[in-house]
Amino acid sequence: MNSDGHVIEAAGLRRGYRGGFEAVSGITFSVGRGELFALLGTNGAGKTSTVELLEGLALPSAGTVHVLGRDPYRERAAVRPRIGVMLQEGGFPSDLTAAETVRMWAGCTSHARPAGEALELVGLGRRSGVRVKQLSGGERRRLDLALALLGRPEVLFLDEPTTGLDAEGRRDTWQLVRELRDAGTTVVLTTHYLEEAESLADRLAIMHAGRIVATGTPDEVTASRPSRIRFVLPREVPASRLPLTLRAAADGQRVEIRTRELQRSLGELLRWADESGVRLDRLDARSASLEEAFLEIARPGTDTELAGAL
Ligand SMILES: Nc1ncnc2c1ncn2[C@@H]1O[C@H](COP(=O)(O)OP(=O)(O)OP(=O)(O)O)[C@@H](O)[C@H]1O
Repeated sequence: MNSDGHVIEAAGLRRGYRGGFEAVSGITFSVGRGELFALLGTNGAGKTSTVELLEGLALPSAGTVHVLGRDPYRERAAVRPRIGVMLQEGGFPSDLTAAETVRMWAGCTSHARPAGEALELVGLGRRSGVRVKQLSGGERRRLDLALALLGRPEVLFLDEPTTGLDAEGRRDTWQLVRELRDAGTTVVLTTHYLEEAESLADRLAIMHAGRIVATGTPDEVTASRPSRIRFVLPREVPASRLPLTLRAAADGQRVEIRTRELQRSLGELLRWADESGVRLDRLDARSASLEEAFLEIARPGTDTELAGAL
């Protein structure tokens, strides 16, 4: 860890693949101790390519990365025992039971938790004697997580940890991840579930085409997006009668107002409607969500300049 308390520091990170394609195009970010940092992005945005650099599985083509103050690739022997990695595909021998799988991994892990404890942590205590091939997809994800937690890691990398889990399994995993974070574990999470990032992350970064295009707390990322008010005007009231300050995009009688001051705009609209005796049908006012911020970035044709305005 450096003197600023950052457990992970990436600066100007690039990763090119053979053939010249650059999947990570110069990204800079840091993660503090005990922080839960989520990396979001469209398919192919470069999340896995980035996380592999942090895990020391590959060398960047440019830039630097430090995990716990060291180079995770060149100083792998020092870094590896202190990190836990949950990959997208575990790939276990399918004839071993869950407990045998954990014990096999424990043999390669320093200061490993007892197998039973690791399985209990992820809610697989009662499934310890079941062969991996007989576990459900969601149970296999939990086994992946048990292996990542085996060495009591200081930094935990979770690559789409809840894919394939049902709603209850997802909530249980979120609770466990929160408990680990509260106990001081630094967590880097990649996910496709915006709700997961919104609910878990202290800070997040949205990647698009190899770059970070928005970063901050979930509130900061969404606060920069406008809120929306929608309603339908009665047939006899044209949208041109709306006050000028409510710059409205109208499609016939359907009106959508985008505003950065939801309370003020809504107040003004309601006063106008009241004074003019106009009934606003299907009135709906909502703050921007992380999903909206994300969709704006992911929309085809969006370039990083637009997204960079987030
Ligand atoms: N070994 C490789 N050789 C060449 N290109 C690759 C290689 N691995 C990944 N890529 C490309 O790099 C880009 C980023 O891939 P990456 O897996 O990092 O994205 P991601 O954000 O994790 O995507 P997803 O959400 O789909 O998992 C993609 O266009 C992918 O096709």
